Amino acid sequence: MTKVIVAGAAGRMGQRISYMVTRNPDLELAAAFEHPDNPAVGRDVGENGGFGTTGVTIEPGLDAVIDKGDVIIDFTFHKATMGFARTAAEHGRAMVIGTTGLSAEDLATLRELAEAHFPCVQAPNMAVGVNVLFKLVEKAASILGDAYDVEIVEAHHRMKKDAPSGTALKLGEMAAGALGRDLAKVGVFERNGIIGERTDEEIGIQTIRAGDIVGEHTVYFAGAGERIEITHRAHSRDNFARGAALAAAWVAGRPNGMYTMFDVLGLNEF
Ligand SMILES: NC(=O)C1=CN([C@@H]2O[C@H](COP(=O)(O)OP(=O)(O)OC[C@H]3O[C@@H](n4cnc5c(N)ncnc54)[C@H](OP(=O)(O)O)[C@@H]3O)[C@@H](O)[C@H]2O)C=CC1
Ligand SMILES: O=C(O)C1=N[C@H](C(=O)O)C[C@H](O)C1
Repeated sequence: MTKVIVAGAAGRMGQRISYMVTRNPDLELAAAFEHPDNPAVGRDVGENGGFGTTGVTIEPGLDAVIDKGDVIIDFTFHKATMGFARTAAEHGRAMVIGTTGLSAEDLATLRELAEAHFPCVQAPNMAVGVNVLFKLVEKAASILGDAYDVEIVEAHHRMKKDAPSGTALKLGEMAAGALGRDLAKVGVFERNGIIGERTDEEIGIQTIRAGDIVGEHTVYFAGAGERIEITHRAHSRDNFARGAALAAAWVAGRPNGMYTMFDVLGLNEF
């Protein structure tokens, strides 16, 4: 049985991940923690999340609970995540990281830490459907080639702090990779004013923030006289949370290094 520590356990995702860990027969919810100033500190994680008494109290910070578990599941904020990764490295704990907004430098540091000290599953979206969407977009881009314009639109709730979503960036990277382009060079993240005609190689990524939208992503492949739109809509946060629990059960005991949900779900061969 793998013992799980849930970071940010009072957050939107932290609550649902804590619940999914209690539902997974391979996992034990060993500990939960929050930012020390969070009002949920000291409360039972299940009572706080509305899924019953668990006997696990939300503690003030990772140091208070690091000895209690094997795997840390982190869906918090990019600055916090990097601190948790350093603590995981010191103590040799596995990690599952769903937090988005990590910079290229953060990701390089994370890779160095993981390769030396712990196994880590990191993915901007842990829902099965979105990981299949990544593969579909890669395949569609490689079949359609340069004759079709690629545009991505994502929509999320008004509380989301980073833009565009980590998922939209990954979709852009999958399409760019299949077309032999570099998203860092061809990504267009805003259009306003007299911007001139669209270039052939650009990949547009546009953001909507409104209300309580859980998460929606559409990729357009638009050519002369026709277009394909491929959409994923999340109906609740439970698919992300279930994926995170699956990843925690999968990563425990793996060799040190970085893994993705393609590894967890067996999608690398597709
Ligand atoms: N990979 C995936 O499948 C998915 C990824 N995400 C990503 O997960 C992240 C969290 O999203 P969401 O749950 O909506 O955000 P929330 O803001 O609801 O939750 C984040 C939680 O982390 C806590 N936190 C922040 N800093 C620390 C810290 N230093 N120590 C302990 N706890 C901390 C926050 O506490 P406080 O409020 O006190 O700061 C908050 O409770 C985002 O980056 C989002 O993009 C979301 C859904 C799916
Ligand atoms: O913040 C969210 O809510 C979500 N964030 C992830 C992202 O940035 O891609 C995944 C999901 O769409 C929900």
